[in-house]
Amino acid sequence: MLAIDVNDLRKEFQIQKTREGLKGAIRDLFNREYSQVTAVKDISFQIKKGEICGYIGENGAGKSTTIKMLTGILVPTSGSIKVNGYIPHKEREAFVKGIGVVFGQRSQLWWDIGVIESFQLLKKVYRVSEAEFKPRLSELVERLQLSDLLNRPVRKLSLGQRMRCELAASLLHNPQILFLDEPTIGLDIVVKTEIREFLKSMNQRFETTILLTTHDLQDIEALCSRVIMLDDGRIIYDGGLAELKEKWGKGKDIILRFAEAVQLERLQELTSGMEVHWSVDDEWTARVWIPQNKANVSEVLSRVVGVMSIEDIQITQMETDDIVREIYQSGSAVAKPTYRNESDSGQASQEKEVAPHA
Ligand SMILES: Nc1ncnc2c1ncn2[C@@H]1O[C@H](COP(=O)(O)OP(=O)(O)OP(=O)(O)O)[C@@H](O)[C@H]1O
Repeated sequence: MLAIDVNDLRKEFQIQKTREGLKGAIRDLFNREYSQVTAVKDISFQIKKGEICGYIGENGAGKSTTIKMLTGILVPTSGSIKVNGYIPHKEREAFVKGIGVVFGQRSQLWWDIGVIESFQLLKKVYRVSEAEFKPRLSELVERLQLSDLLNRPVRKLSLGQRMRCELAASLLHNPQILFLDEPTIGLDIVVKTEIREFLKSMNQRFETTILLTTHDLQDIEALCSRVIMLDDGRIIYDGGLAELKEKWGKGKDIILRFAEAVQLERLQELTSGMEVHWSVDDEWTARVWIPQNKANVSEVLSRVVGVMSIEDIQITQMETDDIVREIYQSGSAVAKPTYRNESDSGQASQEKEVAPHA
């Protein structure tokens, strides 16, 4: 069964242009000018029940906008969405009972009241019976180590403590699908690891489907068997993490430390005609990325070694972070989309958002 079914999904934002100065402000009052940003451009993907899928992309790629449409917070411009069989923005009441949402940057808990009181309110919002609520809460309290936090107001919690409470809050009604938007942002490595372990076990025990946006590729490594990669509102990769590494991870990254100061242009000049990519870490250190089948390590080194004196050489295989960076830099796994004439700077959106459990 499909947990999430998205077809030709598109989201355009109308944004109001603001003209400069008093004259501009007055003109704006009478004659508003709008421009358009297309955040999500006709994307399609399907996610099966029980899958954990990473949804990644650079800033502004359209990840949050997609999650907001999938959770019914925003209405799509066109295309279709079915989540758990429901159309999120239309069948809200039935729909929200089956989903949990965590926005790392925004709290669903009430700031000034005790955590447990927020949980009680959410129990009412989701109409969870006492019989279901009690065991569920005690399990979440135990698994996420919340017992000391329950009576504290949310504003007094550290970020890591709050995030553990947010996760519990999103799971109180035992949703089949969990949407996580940057759940580990700003957390230290210990809390990140705890949260990853917790999500993995939830997924294994309850077959909870998880769609996760993150900039932390360790989250992806730890949790996701599949990744969907977005660039400028379009999907540029959808497949297994292993295949992504297989396809793109072939090549070598060499770090060279020179005995003298080095310049990027000089290195590029030495390897001119070769398909390699140089970058400079500091005055004495440079790195070169050599894609497989494009050049080989000894060829690149031989061009440099005879000319410059080198103190140290380190050769590494690509990690997931590097692979993703490489894909972004090269445009995409498929064709690079062309930018339409759209801009969003200094402009106010007309869009209204609905709270997930409103
Ligand atoms: N309410 C809005 N009104 C106007 N434009 C918006 C609105 N929300 C998002 N956008 C624009 O849509 C594009 C995609 O934004 P979105 O927040 O979905 O990206 P993202 O991939 O989540 O980025 P990040 O990693 O920075 O959170 C951006 O150009 C953004 O400025």
